[in-house]
Amino acid sequence: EDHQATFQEVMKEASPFNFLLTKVTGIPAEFNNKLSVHIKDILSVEMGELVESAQFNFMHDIPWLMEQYPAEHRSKPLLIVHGEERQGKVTLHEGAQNFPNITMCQAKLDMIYGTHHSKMMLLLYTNGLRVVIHTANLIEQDWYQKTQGVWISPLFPKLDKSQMSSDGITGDSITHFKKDLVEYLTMYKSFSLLRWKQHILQHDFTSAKVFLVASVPGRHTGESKNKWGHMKVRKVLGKQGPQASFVKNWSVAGQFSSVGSLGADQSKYLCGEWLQSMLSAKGVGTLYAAKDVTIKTLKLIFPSKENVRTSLEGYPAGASIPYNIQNARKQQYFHAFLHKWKADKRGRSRASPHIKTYALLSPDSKNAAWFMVTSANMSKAAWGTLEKNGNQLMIRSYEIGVMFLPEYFVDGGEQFSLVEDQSTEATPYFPIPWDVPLEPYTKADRPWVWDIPYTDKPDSHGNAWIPG
Ligand SMILES: O=C(O)c1ccc(Nc2c(-c3ccccc3O)nc3cnccn23)cc1C(=O)O
Repeated sequence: EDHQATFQEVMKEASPFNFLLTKVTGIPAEFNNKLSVHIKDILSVEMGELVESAQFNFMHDIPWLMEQYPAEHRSKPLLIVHGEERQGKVTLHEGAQNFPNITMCQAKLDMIYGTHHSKMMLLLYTNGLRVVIHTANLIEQDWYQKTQGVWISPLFPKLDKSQMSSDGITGDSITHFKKDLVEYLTMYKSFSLLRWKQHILQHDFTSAKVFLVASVPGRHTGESKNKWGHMKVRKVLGKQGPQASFVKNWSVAGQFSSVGSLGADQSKYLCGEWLQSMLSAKGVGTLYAAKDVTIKTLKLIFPSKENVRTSLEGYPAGASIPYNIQNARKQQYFHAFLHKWKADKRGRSRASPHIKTYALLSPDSKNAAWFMVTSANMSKAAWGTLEKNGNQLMIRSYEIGVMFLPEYFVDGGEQFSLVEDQSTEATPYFPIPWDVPLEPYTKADRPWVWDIPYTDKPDSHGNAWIPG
């Protein structure tokens, strides 16, 4: 349909998962009318009359961001939560100096090489509070021609005083989303976030059906070891995930836009630690012996050089896919698991992916036992790495995402259908961004690497790529 869907229509269609993609300039209108939003839609007065907001991100172009708020909201208090230090911090503050309503919060980065990667909006309205967890930087190019993911919470109404309790958390959901979000904010140890913690405590989150999956920098031990990163995933799936017998031969799909150093061979981190968490399930562990893992069990989606070259942005899309040649050379085994970026169903095969998503897929890829959208790329910094004989989880960066489990959306639900016309009441359709079945790299395909030149074939704008 070519008519411009109103935001209310989009949100109605998005229910109950509320998982949308950002609008893309240059693709047919129908693909921007279906489960798609622009930042101006998220900040529009249709969402509610704003009182104040907080914008957690890695990159903030503050003058551009202010333009995305409707005029009547541009004077409302805005908290910018970032990880900039030194010159980056100076530049960021310069961008904010003309806006008296802006307060800055610098997230402490105690672990070297860590980043404040979390992308989240907290929106306090006169009639409630909304949480938006997404994957886009607050810069124009991230909302122009890329594939980005956005989870928009239901409107959480204010608790009335009688429902408030002095200790503990009232108004939480069975997924403990409110408690986990409060704990995440507490880890910043920031006065300006104390205020937002209060706002959250005063609202009713019982309608939150997703699990929070977040990372905070540090060396987490004891109970905290399972609160963050891939160990949170292991805990949630082990307790509330699919029955191990049901997902015996299912595969983990991982889709991301950057890759860290994963170690000399797959059995150490990728398949030995990270995959073991993603394959966790209820009942007898579905843990695979790391050395036996093949592309049958682990399907990774990462843009190929051709994906980037032929994308709407051309090679410059690669400036947001920072996979370096030094790491690529050291982990050739990783390339054996790779699949192309392909999203014909959503009209986004040429909209370079900056979204990060993970799922457990049935052998025929027609169903999923869970789905996750997050800021976390395929890196130890983001998901954490076990130390001290598995007693400590070391994480370098802040990350945040949400996980969807079928039984929290449909009573007794065991799986989502990924094929719209094969969905049923018991197996609802989940709008994943990429096409299934996945398409493996050909022998000729290479993963995109951002710090080497490409002069053999021009990109969609006729240009070569010659990095700095
Ligand atoms: O989401 C993503 O895929 C993503 C991945 C990596 C990333 N890091 C990053 C950094 C950097 C700075 C300081 C310490 C570590 C760093 O990695 N410098 C750049 C420059 N250009 C693009 C990315 N850069 C940022 C994002 C993101 O867009 O948030």
